[in-house]
Amino acid sequence: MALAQVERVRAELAARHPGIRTEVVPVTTSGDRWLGDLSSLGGKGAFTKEVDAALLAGEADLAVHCMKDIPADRPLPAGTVFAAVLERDDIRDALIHPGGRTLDELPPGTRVGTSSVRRVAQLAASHPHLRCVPFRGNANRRLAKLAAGEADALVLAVSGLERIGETERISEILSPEQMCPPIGAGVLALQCREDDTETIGAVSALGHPDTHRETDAERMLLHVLQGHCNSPIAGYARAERDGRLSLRARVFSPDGKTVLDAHEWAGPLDPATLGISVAVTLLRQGAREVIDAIPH
Ligand SMILES: NCc1[nH]cc(CCC(=O)O)c1CC(=O)O
Repeated sequence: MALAQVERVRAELAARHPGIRTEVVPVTTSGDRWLGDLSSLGGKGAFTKEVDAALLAGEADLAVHCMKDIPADRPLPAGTVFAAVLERDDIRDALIHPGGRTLDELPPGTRVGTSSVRRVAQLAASHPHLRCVPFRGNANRRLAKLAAGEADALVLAVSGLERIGETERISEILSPEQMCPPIGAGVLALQCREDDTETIGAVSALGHPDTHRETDAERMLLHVLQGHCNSPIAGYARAERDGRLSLRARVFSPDGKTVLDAHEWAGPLDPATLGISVAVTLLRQGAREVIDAIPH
């Protein structure tokens, strides 16, 4: 998936700057290597830390990250900036069941492979008769484990499956109502050193302003909520064609028994203020207590 993402960026850069030469610097992150519980890795940024270090060391000039994997409860690493936020892909999750069943058709006890606290909590709320089994590793690896019978079904992001060319495995695309997406779903962020005006100038035209507004609202929400690795938080902003911006967000208890929900329109508010407002609404509903009660 990461390599497909880099190729998209290279193609978009080449289309805008015909003379440009780019070179891929592959970096393996601790999140890729460690297949156990992510919370035991200590700290956030398991999928971004090593890439940020390569950027700051000058081993690379441009980092391509899934926005979803960039911690939002703190500023970007000192000395780096977002140079562009690319146009959003599909934000939805998909069910993959080798027999082609939909979520509602899965019989009790079906093993759904996912380690995502967001997916586990929502399945516990909507389909308590299913059984989630821990499943880590990149999407290709998870598909291989499914084929090997380590689970009966999987939930994966549609955008990730598109990037690795595996959308024909999808048995059902889940609506955001059924499975609220994560903050930053389906968005690639390009990050540069803040003093590298040359690279920033070259890539900034790849940015998509509406996606940037959406992710600003979403990430501010997460910043205010101050979740941790085990807190099931979901939400997505939508910029309408007429310019209006809304943000829906949900906070769950791990067992899915508590579901806090908020949906607001920005009106005259800027995206970040919308994020604050929705976060405050969730805090008023008890989000702090729900988040802090989860072991982490
Ligand atoms: N942590 C893995 C990861 N990071 C981003 C995506 C999906 C693509 C995206 O939302 O950008 C995935 C895989 C998944 O959740 O199925």
